[in-house]
Amino acid sequence: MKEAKQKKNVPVLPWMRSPIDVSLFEECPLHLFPCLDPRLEVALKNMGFSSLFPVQVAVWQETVGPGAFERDLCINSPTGSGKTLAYALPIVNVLSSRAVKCLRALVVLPTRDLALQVKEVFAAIAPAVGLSVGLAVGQTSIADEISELIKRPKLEAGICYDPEDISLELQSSVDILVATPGRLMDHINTTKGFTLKHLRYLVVDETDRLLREAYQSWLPTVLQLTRSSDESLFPCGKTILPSTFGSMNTIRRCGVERGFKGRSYPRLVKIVLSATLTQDPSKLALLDLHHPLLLTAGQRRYQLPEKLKSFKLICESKLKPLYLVALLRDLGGEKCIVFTSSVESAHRLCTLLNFFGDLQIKIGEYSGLQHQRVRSKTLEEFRGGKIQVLISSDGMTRGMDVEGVRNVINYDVPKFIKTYIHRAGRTARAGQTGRCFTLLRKDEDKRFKQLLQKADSDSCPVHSVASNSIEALHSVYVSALEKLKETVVSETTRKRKINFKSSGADKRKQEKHLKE
Ligand SMILES: Nc1ncnc2c1ncn2[C@@H]1O[C@H](COP(=O)(O)OP(=O)(O)OP(=O)(O)O)[C@@H](O)[C@H]1O
Repeated sequence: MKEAKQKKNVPVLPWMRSPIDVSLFEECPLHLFPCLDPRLEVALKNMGFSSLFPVQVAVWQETVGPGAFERDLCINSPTGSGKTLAYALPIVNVLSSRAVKCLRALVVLPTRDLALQVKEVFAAIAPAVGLSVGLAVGQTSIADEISELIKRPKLEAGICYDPEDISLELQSSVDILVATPGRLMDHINTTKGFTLKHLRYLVVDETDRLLREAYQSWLPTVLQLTRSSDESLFPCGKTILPSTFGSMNTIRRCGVERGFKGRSYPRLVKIVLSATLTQDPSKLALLDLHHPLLLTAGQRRYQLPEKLKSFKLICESKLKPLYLVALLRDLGGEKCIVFTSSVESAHRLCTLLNFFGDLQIKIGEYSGLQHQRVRSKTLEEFRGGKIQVLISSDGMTRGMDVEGVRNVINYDVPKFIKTYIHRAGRTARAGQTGRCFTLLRKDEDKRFKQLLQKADSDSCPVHSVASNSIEALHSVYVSALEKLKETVVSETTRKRKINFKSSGADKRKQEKHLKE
């Protein structure tokens, strides 16, 4: 209680008190958009976009427009409002005139699936202006990733080269890199030729999530590597003189311009975003923002998508699976994501539902318990419509953008408003309508109301399911529960065996090691 009070009293940083209100901007048709490279206009049309969303217009103003990337941007805009293109478009537009290929923009995301999603957006526009986009997420082996990211010089046969010179001439194959923190650190620490010294743009997407976890200190490392050093202020002969192959340096000089206060220039421009951006000064300080500007939609800190409708279903705990099945039947196979409070309950619920027999809905599990390969396959099938219902834990779903998700169901009530926002935000995206249903016990209702009020949402009518459809499901439920129990027992035994075998192997290894 005391801690909660203290949190409320954390002062809001002065620059956060006068944000730019994104909701005052209007959608802008592509042909009226100022300074947009015509090749990008074509690429956007090929994506099926005819205009740009308010947040995209507002960010453009502060980047390519009059703002000219002079300030770092903190963007707090609702889920599904188009934040990805809001940063991808200006970065690609501005880099379209670059002469030499090197890594100039880095986008960091907390999960692999999210990084893949963002890479797709860049890949849809960047090639139109001759830019390449890379991915560093650990989806393939590090060797494969390196060969995608780093270009080796073509060496002439018969000539003896100094290995030092060759390593200097390894070049980036990509202009823009989308990465998860772990793999990014692997490349920083071990990949020859991987350098951030030409980096001009750093995007930290899902900022609050990325700042919550240190992920091998990726942020201080990136900031350190892109900061001006004495060497770049007074470059020594080695860096001034081009090597045999003509190496290139981005020299960050200390700026004397107003507001730069001795910071290096050209500086690293930062864009940080979330639908629930943190206001915590100590967290924001980690980003070392330059003259930051906040862009936010409206006056409220937390916002739900405009066309989202929230509903609640009040039922006893033990009847929750029956209410869920009845609801899924009512939704008639529409694409839907069901959220549980943990990876274990997602697994159990998915197993149970699949024992219900003739639901005529394909249900898939999507959680951190699974191997990445399995998870990616499930997501692909969900995108393609092969699976209609995804049972998911929270960890993996931030930012996930799947077309046609009409409904979100909170099987377990979210504890925090941020969780509600990110879960509900998987529907009602890009101006579409969507519904979020929450299953509640009676005694949870009051807390849930208070939770929704934090997003200024008072409207959450009760959605009822026919009591006869609940009764009709009873006998199937009992047998499904029996099968679930058997499955849980056999899974636990299997796990124990695997653990026993692996600990035995570890012991044998240790003994062998001691003998040696
Ligand atoms: N100008 C546009 N016209 C039409 N659709 C768009 C436009 N910009 C983005 N979209 C679509 O809107 C959807 C949401 O975009 P995006 O994933 O960038 O949202 P977001 O604000 O990052 O959401 P979240 O906070 O959940 O990550 C995507 O399907 C995207 O293709």
